[in-house]
Amino acid sequence: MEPKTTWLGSSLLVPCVKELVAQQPATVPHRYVRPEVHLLSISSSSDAASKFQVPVIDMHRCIPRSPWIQSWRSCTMHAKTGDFSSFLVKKMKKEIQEFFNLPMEEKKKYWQQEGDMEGFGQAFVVSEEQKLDWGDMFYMLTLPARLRKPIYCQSFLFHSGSLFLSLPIDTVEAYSSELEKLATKILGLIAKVLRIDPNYMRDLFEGGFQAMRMNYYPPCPQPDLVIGLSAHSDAVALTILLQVNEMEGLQIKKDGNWVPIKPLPNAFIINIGDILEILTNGIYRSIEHRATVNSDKERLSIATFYNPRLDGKWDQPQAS
Ligand SMILES: O=C(O)CCC(=O)C(=O)O
Ligand SMILES: [Fe+2]
Repeated sequence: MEPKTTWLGSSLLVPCVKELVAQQPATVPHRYVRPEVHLLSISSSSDAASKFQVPVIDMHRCIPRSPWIQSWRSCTMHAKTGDFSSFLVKKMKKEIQEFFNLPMEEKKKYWQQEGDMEGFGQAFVVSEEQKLDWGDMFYMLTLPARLRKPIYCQSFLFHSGSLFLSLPIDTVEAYSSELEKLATKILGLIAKVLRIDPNYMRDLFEGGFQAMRMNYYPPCPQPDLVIGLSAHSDAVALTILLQVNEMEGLQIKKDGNWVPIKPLPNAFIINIGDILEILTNGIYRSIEHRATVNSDKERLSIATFYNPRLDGKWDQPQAS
């Protein structure tokens, strides 16, 4: 028999949570119930949460070696979008909202295939007993372009209808390429701070591997019993996260507690992932994070993951 290829993160098929919520359940089905996850949460109205600030990097003023780059090292940061087109971000947000609002019959066309992780569904579900997250996700590979599956990329083109015609280029493609530039800039700055020859970083990441995960967290009748996205660190170099409708929900693990991150307008969240922690020998630390949900309003986010090129090699660079 042919050996089966299974992608890391691939998943068993799971129900669509948005559909479940459409039936207006008063309580949450048992597969989603896990109140223990909230034990170490710090409420967003607490003093501790209001004092906690994520470093903010203004991309307009982004000059190498400045002290605030040093202070990023351990975690998540906000990057103000600088000259990143706010029109493009708005457009992307709209596309994603429309996409999750498609009727179920349409969404089914993009449902995950067994053993794959692209398409609609969830990630890392490996048994029928496993507890589930209160959210739907859509995952697709975006770079290098040869890895794109037309069925997923075109789904955005196809459904954005007349709106799309007003824009000469594919929104997702433009967004993907702008975020690649942003990631490259940040990685270049990190190389400078660490006094690594920028060519090492460039050679490793030029033509890098990029994927996007669109997360949709519907409102939940019992939000304190569920989690929108289980705790994890991203197994990538950098994640650029867009909080689409500026609802709170993202939390990071800080000194053993879960601290809420308030969305900042016109800013991305930049998460250090596991690969960057490895590349920098732990100087930049990957951040554990998760997403909570609420009873009032849906929440959407787009995580764009950036990785070295698939055939990239990293010979331990000497400090210059
Ligand atoms: O929705 C969020 O805020 C977090 C998303 C995330 O961590 C991910 O997709 O890896
Ligand atoms: Fe993540």
